Order: sequence, then C-alpha cells, then structure tokens
Amino acid sequence: MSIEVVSLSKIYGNQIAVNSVSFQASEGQIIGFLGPNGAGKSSTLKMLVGLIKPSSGHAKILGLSIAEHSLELASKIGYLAENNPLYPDMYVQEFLDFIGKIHGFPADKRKKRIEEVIELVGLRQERKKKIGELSKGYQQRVGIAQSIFHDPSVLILDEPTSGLDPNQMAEIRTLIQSLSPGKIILFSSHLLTEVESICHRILLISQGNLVADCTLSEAKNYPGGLAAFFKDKTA
Ligand SMILES: Nc1ncnc2c1ncn2[C@@H]1O[C@H](COP(=O)(O)OP(=O)(O)OP(=O)(O)O)[C@@H](O)[C@H]1O
Repeated sequence: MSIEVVSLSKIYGNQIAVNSVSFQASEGQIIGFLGPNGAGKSSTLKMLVGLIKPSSGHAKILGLSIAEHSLELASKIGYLAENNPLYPDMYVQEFLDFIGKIHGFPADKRKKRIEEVIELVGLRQERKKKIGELSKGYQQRVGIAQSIFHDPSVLILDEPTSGLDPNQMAEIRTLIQSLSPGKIILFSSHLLTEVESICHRILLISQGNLVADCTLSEAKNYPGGLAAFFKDKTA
C-alpha cells in the first residue's frame, strides 16, 4: 500500500503553486505535510484527491493513477478539506447518514457504520445536535467522521487542527493517531508543534518546492532543533 508522487506541479496563471514535487509514502505512516501559508500544501493535496488537475507530473495511490482512476480512488481515499466545509443545519447523525448514502452503503450497513464512526471519533454525546451548534473541535470530529466513513486506506487531512484551541488540538491529534494502523495518513499543517507530536515523517514545502523529506528525528537533530530546521529550510 503506497502513495507515489512524481514531479507533480500546479500552475495557476502565472503562479507556480506546486513545483515538481515528488515523494513516496507507505502503510502505517503518519506524514506531516508542513509549510508556511501559501506554500502549496492544499494544492498538492487537492491534486491527490482529484479535486484539481495537475499541470504536469503524475501520482499513483494504491497503485492507481490519479489521472485515470479518480472514481475508483474516491472509494479508497478519505479527505478532510481545509476549513472543513459542513452543513450547519444538519444533525450529526443525519449528516453521517447522508455521507453513507453518497458512498452507496445500503440502509442496514449505513446504520451500523454510523454507530462505529460515532464511537471512533467520540461523537456519542453530540450525535443528536445540529452541526452548527457544535464547538469547533466537535465540528472537526464530524469532518473526520465523514472522511473515514468508508474506511479508506489513505486519509488526507488538510489542516485538521486549524482554528482549534490547544486542548481540542491535542484531542484531534490523539484521534488521528488512533486511526493510523493500516492506513497512510497525510496531513498538512503550518504548525511545527502539530507534526512534532504525531508524525513519523515530515515533508516540508516552501514556495511550491519540496525542501525536505525526512524523519521527525532527523529534523529534530538539525542544529538548533525543529524550529531552526523549519526556519532555515523555508527562508
Ligand atoms: N485557485 C487558485 N487560483 C490562483 N492561485 C491559487 C489558487 N489556489 C491557490 N493559489 C495560490 O497558490 C499558492 C499555493 O496555495 P495553497 O493554498 O496550495 O497553499 P497552502 O500551503 O495550502 O497555504 P495555506 O496554509 O495558507 O492554506 C498560493 O500562492 C495561492 O495564492
């Protein structure tokens, strides 16, 4: 089970958002896709999930080309978009039922899976509430619940802890860690502390270029530590 990205680029007009990015990832890894604002993280992730087309380059996820097998891949990838767009007027349970329908789960399996997912992401107390009435941290859990509903092998989370308070961040980090076995998790952040606490590996992107691909311990051993690593590489 793997992700292989080869010279992936995205150009918007004159703006090179992603410049020939290549990397590989395999099962069981939690990979932090780190970089300052505007570095090209979201654009890279959107290409991987098939939301935008690469300007050049290619990628395979689970051996399937993103250009040729986007529909098949949709059933194998879970995606949490940046800012976690949700339906505030829907009830949690109703929303998850809707997600199950989108994934083609028949009624009985949908009901069972809603229970499992609610348990997995810790939404039991909030399940009967409207999404718009939940705290930001619980809304993130709803977003993560929709991303894992179909039990995808690859989970792509774009800034899953953005806008959360420190306690909520820690809770979401623990949740992501608990989902990791048997999956590849790629999650983006512009916060060093996020990757430090849960990632095995760091991909650092700056101005569209992949400027580092290393283990967390390699980055920590950088002279001056992680903060110096981030600062020097993205300068
Ligand atoms: N649809 C678009 N049209 C034009 N330019 C875009 C578009 N989307 C992104 N960009 C530009 O591409 C660059 C990379 O943006 P992207 O959102 O991928 O970065 P990011 O690392 O995810 O940033 P952030 O952490 O702020 O969300 C930025 O300069 C951004 O302005």
